[in-house]
Amino acid sequence: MNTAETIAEQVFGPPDAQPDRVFIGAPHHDAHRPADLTPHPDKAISQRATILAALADGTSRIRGLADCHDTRNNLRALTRLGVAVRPEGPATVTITGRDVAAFAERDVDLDAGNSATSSRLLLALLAGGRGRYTVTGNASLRGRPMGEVIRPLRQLGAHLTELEAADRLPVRIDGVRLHGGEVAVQAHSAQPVSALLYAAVSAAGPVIIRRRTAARDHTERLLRWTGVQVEESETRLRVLPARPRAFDLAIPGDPSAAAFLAALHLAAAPGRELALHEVCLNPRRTGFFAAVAAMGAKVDLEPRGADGPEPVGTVRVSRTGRLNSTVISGPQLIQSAIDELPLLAALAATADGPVVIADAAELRGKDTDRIATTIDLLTAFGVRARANADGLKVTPTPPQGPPVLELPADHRVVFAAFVLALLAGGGTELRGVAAAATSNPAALGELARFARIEAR
Ligand SMILES: O=C(O)C1=C[C@@H](OP(=O)(O)O)[C@@H](O)[C@H](O)C1
Ligand SMILES: C=C(OP(=O)(O)O)C(=O)O
Repeated sequence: MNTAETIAEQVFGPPDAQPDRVFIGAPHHDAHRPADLTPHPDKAISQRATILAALADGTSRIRGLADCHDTRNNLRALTRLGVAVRPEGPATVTITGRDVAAFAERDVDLDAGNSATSSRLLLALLAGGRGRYTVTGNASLRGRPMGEVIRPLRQLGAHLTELEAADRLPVRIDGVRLHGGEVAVQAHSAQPVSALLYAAVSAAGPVIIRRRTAARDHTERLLRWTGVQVEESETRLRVLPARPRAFDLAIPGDPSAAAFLAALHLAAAPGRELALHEVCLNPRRTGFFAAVAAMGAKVDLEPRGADGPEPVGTVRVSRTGRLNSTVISGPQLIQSAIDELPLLAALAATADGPVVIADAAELRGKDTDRIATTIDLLTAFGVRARANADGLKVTPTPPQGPPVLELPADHRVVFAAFVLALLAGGGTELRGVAAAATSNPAALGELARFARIEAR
């Protein structure tokens, strides 16, 4: 029997035992570093596809799901809602959808763990259900803003009650059929828009969502691909409620995980090329590659076709000289590199002049205040960095690692720490690296392809 407690283990096996403390030693010689890699599967698409399948008309199959804490929690949540999730080989599931009105009608408490994406999508999906649900998360997630999802959902008729503080989890949902209408999202973020799209499919009439920035559009693509009409312009989406068709989807490689590998490569190997295969090339996710190209790296994106609604292909990266000074700004570029900004700040340490990241105030509302934690990280490596109101400025300084460094509980900052440790030539014990498993438990093994590492 698939209970919520065991479903993730049935799909992925037990979580790999991850060391939390690791000593980063000397980088490997050029010839011993990889020339080809395939990054971990995409977390954002894994989460969206499993939630979409839970709603779809029929049984969907999703292959190659991202095995990480966030998707494990997502599968648990769906199982608790009475959705039939069945393991079908490694990281592959079938999910039999049901009308949202037929989701568990008894009280169900859902814990999204660390994932704002899961919590926001589930809030919106269940707002249009018929049961009574509570959505919560870990301490970090309970501190993150939910108002951009709660406010427009209320405008569509949702009955939501914040149980502790305004605009924060935990939130109780008393499901009701949502009416159609027009709502606006003020943040540049993709998540409220995606969340509202899940609410729209079961609403009583068309839903129009006004937005500020065309950020990642995985949900829009998945909905259209499964037969739901979504009209889109730069600032507006219009959805006609309809039940999505069941689907068969292979999850493409995560551009964020590809960016991590590319950052390790750029930190380590002048001249040589690294090819990253089967990467999602959605242009709203590839801002890291645009930014390092603007800094003088050689980057080629080679599409090979599509996995379902997403373009997929190979990314080739190399560099011949130092990276250039640059300004990384503008809502569109920032959104398409939002999770890679700490990696870019780490690479900036060896640029030939200052690197400024602007228009990125939303970094303050991530797993940690990523402007503050990225600056603390750079400072710990002796790199000059200071915060601006909406970003940061890095003044290149050769990184020098401290003997021991305690990292914040934030996977994106852990990945940036790996890059800095490599740039520093090793010699640092990093503590708190297990947080990598939020999105990519393979990251430590990937780092070991570039430098000697020892669990402590
Ligand atoms: O929609 C998503 O799947 C995500 C959107 C981004 O958040 P914002 O939309 O809040 O910028 C990103 O930081 C997060 O990792 C995943
Ligand atoms: C912030 C992230 O995800 P979420 O917002 O889903 O917690 C992330 O993966 O960096």
